[in-house]
Amino acid sequence: MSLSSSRAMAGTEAVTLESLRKKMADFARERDWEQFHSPRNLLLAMVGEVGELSEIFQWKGEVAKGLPDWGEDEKQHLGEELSDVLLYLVRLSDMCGVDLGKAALRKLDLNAAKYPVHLCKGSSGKHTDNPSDANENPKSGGGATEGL
Ligand SMILES: Nc1ccn([C@H]2C[C@H](O)[C@@H](COP(=O)(O)OP(=O)(O)OP(=O)(O)O)O2)c(=O)n1
Repeated sequence: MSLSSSRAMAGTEAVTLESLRKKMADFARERDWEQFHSPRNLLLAMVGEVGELSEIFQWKGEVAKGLPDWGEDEKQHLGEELSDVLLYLVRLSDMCGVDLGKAALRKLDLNAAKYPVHLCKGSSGKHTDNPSDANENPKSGGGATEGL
């Protein structure tokens, strides 16, 4: 048995976006489901799964981080719905020709530039509330530093 397949069986295989992308591609090809995995179908499927994910939290009110009061079954169900959203997102990105990992890293950089720590620390305001964005949103009162 190869090292990678024994790792996979032991559940210690590194999970990367690329490994998920490949597994979803295999999953679709083996079932002749590529015909159904159009961008629009995948987007709608993903939104449906977001709905299923939301149902888990529906009517519960705010829940503590780490979900200390949830049972194992509930947490497992949550993991399944989170995974459905992720898997459809990965497949959608692939079918749109977007390198999701690269795009996400670039977006993180954009976010960091838009929300500089010195302006945003401890504040959850939109970037348009930042003093440096005043020209974009001249009527906005306050700022990211408001309340500090
Ligand atoms: N045409 C399809 C159908 C399913 N899947 C995969 C991706 C999701 O991870 C999962 C979704 O399966 P279901 O549509 O059966 O949804 P659930 O697993 O949420 O089941 P249910 O809706 O019965 O709760 O299967 C897929 O790739 N392409």
